[in-house]
Amino acid sequence: MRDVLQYPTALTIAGSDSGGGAGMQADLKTMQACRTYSTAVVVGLTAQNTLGVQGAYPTALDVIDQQFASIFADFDVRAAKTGALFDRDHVLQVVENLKKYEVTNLVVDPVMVAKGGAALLDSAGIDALREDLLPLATLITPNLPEAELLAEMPIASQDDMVVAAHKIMAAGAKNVMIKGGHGHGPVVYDYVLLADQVGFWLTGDRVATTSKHGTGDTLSAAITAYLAQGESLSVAIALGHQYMNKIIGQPLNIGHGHGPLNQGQWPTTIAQQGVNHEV
Ligand SMILES: Nc1ncnc2c1ncn2[C@@H]1O[C@H](COP(=O)(O)OP(=O)(O)OP(=O)(O)O)[C@@H](O)[C@H]1O
Ligand SMILES: Cc1ncc(CO)c(N)n1
Repeated sequence: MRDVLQYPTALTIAGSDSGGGAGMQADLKTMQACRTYSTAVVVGLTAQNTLGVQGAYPTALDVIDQQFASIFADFDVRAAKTGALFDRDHVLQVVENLKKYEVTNLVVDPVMVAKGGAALLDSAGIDALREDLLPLATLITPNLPEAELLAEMPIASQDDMVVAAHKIMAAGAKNVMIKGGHGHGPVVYDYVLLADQVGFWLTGDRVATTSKHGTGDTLSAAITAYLAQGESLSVAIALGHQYMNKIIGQPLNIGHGHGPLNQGQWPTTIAQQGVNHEV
């Protein structure tokens, strides 16, 4: 008899962060920690560290197609997420492939700007994301500045977050989670609005830390991992949020700027990973 871990397969469609803390690197580490195997479509490369983004180089469009073809020829992808998509052409190329391979359980993290202020999606790309990608998403997870752009309104209060979530839903999103990390005060409020119009708040103590590089990537990757495992959307969101709350207070002391998280601290024992016994 041997122990076999049964991991479902997910997919991250995102940009590479050479600094290892955000983007695809954060996604892969998170998926692994959350007991899910992840394949990866690299939409672009960034030369990046904890201080900022020094260069961004989108992948050739036909290479996007090739990566999707290789993945879907072999893997049973149960859930997927998108991260940095750079520009309109890359958004549309990804959309075409998502449709072609009938990808379900799609989490769209509408990454627009890196922590240091560098753009990771241009303005035509934002329009394409809203018009063409948003309708395919099971869940969209904007942070406060991204939600302001998608809802076309300023957000200065929790009431505004609720209104913005409804506006983003009216724009075509099935389910919306607005993250409150960019807000102020001792508590971080994330607002979730589900397709059936049920809305709820997820809260956590605001941790005073500069190690927040890749928090949004990490949260959306955790939710995607739990969707791949067959959890319902509301349970996947709750588990992803629980995971974030756990790891944000225990970062790694690495780099000279916005440091990385330590995605690998959950679950801590093999017993928690649900070992299946096979003869
Ligand atoms: N200081 C903090 N303390 C506790 N939780 C936080 C803090 N900052 C963010 N979070 C949590 O982290 C998750 C990501 O939120 P955030 O608003 O930082 O995303 P983001 O801006 O998209 O991240 P990034 O751009 O770095 O990828 C949310 O669940 C949020 O509640
Ligand atoms: C490649 C990449 N994707 C996403 C983010 C946002 O965290 C980043 N900084 N870099």
